[in-house]
Amino acid sequence: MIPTTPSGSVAMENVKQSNICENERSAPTVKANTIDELHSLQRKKGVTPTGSQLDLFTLSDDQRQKQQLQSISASLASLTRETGPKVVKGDPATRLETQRVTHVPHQRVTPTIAVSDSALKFTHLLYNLSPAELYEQAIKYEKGSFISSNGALATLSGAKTGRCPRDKRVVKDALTENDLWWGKGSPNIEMDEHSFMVNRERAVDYLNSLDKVFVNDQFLNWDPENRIKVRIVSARAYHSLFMHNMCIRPTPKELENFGTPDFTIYNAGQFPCNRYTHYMTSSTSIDLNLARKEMVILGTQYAGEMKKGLFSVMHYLMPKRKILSLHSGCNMGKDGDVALFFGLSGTGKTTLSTDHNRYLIGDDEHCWSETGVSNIEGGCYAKCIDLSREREPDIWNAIKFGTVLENVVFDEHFREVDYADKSVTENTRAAYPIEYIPNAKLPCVGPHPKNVILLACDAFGVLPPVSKLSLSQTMYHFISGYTALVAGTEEGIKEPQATFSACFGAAFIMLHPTQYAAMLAEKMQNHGATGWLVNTGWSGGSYGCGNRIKLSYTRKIIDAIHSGSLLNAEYKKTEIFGFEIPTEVEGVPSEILDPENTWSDKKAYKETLLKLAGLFKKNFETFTDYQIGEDSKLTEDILAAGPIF
Ligand SMILES: Nc1ncnc2c1ncn2[C@@H]1O[C@H](COP(=O)(O)OP(=O)(O)O)[C@@H](O)[C@H]1O
Ligand SMILES: C=C(OP(=O)(O)O)C(=O)O
Ligand SMILES: [Ca+2]
Ligand SMILES: [Mn+2]
Repeated sequence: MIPTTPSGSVAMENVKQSNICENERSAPTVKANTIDELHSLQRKKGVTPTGSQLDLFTLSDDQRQKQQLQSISASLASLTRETGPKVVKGDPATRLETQRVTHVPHQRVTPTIAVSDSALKFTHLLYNLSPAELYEQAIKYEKGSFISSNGALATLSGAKTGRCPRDKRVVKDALTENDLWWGKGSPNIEMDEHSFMVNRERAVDYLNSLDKVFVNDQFLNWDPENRIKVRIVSARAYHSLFMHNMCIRPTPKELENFGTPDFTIYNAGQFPCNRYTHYMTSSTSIDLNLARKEMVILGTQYAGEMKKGLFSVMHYLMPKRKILSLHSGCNMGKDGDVALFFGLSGTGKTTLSTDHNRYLIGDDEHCWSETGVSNIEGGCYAKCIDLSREREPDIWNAIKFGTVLENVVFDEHFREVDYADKSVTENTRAAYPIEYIPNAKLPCVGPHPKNVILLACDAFGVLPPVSKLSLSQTMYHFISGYTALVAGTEEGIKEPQATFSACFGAAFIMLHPTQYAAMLAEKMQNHGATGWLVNTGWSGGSYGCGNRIKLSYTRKIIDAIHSGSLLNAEYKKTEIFGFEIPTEVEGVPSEILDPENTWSDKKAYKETLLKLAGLFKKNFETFTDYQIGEDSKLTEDILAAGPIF
């Protein structure tokens, strides 16, 4: 009988003695005596993330590690109980004896002090895991996670496949009562501190009830002087990978010295809020507490909620430092000319800022300071519906290993994504690190913008494909924030729906729109930037009759803006809106430049134009009471820059 090792495998010596072919005999043998040892050889000890390999710690690192664990324990601590769970780093499935337990007694003053059962359990921290590790976590533990044939991680966001602006609440307290924009038109739905704490406790208890939580420590804003440290505590590898891609990724050195975050998100999205909690109107609540520097997410797993939630925070923090936060894409030409692309969702910020001939600074969230522009994020979040390699090659190629693909449909066997399939949602998305775009500008900063492009997807088909704007027209349209999308996928609905969203981002602004508008006007004036309105929507009739303007034409228009050739073109003025429209743009059929030409029914065109002008006027009524800037001059100019009929 051949002796075996305790694990049952054939012992090495005996294999050597057995009669096997020469090749195999001379083949190198592994330097391991057991399968476990072999597996431990497979994973080379790395340098990041801090703390996932605890046996790596040198003594001097020990103290810092302990502090970091304490900081995370404090993040997870319940405020009403003396003790939270014991916190340990690493995956519970591969827990090593050497992994240490930190039990941090809670230090803040609390209403009731009691030990809870959660104090007796472990919560494992999966701290700044790498994409590969997060893939494994997602595939092993999260239903609906798959590797698609392009290498991206396909995930499902659950019942919610878009943001829930009606469930976004902000704590109204002494600090925010006067600072923030409240009331009609404002995105800030109020809640009180107590209800926030109820939801916070709910989220923290939920997270602490789990075996493991994901913690991301990352940065926002590429401007080193105004960088914000954020911590995201979440329950899903999908959320952790999403934020890994979307926020700025710290280097190992930066992570070592991370310290205490400036802002923390508790994402307990799988767990609902309690409808009996005051202010709650559904099972979803996204709660922002500026004083506590915390956000709590309950009842939605849509990852975009975290990204846009932090954007709201920046819309509060940055203006305080005299920095303008912008819901815009941003790119830069070879000569350093920077363009901003403002627009509501679906108008083309991501698509048009991702331009093979220009450097990408960012696709969605920026700051404009005294020194120039900086991206807030470290990644892009592109729509994937009907994505094609031909039309959007850079986005197509960015969908690869590391990218999160949300809610897409793929073929069961080959895992090939069908970008035309809307079975889960029309809002399918890809989140990838910005360096996945070959001509990304790293670090993502640039000089002062030369062109400010306002994008509107006008489903009425009456806005010209491009108009040159005066400064007051730019401000009028910036404050209006117009787009019109088709009503939806429901049959029979032919009428486009106009949306007005102040500063092209009413869902994210925290102060009154006129405050951002005044800053934009001042910056554009100081730096001599030109404003443009580009209609990426319908031409030749409203939705149902006309067609969406070809992306290739829009790109030609944008090229002409960047090159400066459009600035010096020949212009004529339109009636009602008073837009300056060019008579020619290279590569674009001249007849489409004036929308009136493209409508066969001229009467219908005029009626639709007047209808839209009326909607603009009505929307602007809310703003007529506010002064913009130092004196009333700008305010008067802006009011006069709207449609006249
Ligand atoms: N003429 C056009 N200009 C810009 N985008 C267009 C145009 N025609 C179709 N599209 C499509 O519209 C969508 C624009 O969305 P996106 O760039 O993600 O907008 P945003 O980033 O502003 O939310 C993309 O799916 C793009 O392919
Ligand atoms: C993520 C979003 O951005 P956008 O649609 O502008 O790309 C969003 O609005 O939820
Ligand atoms: Ca957006
Ligand atoms: Mn976008």
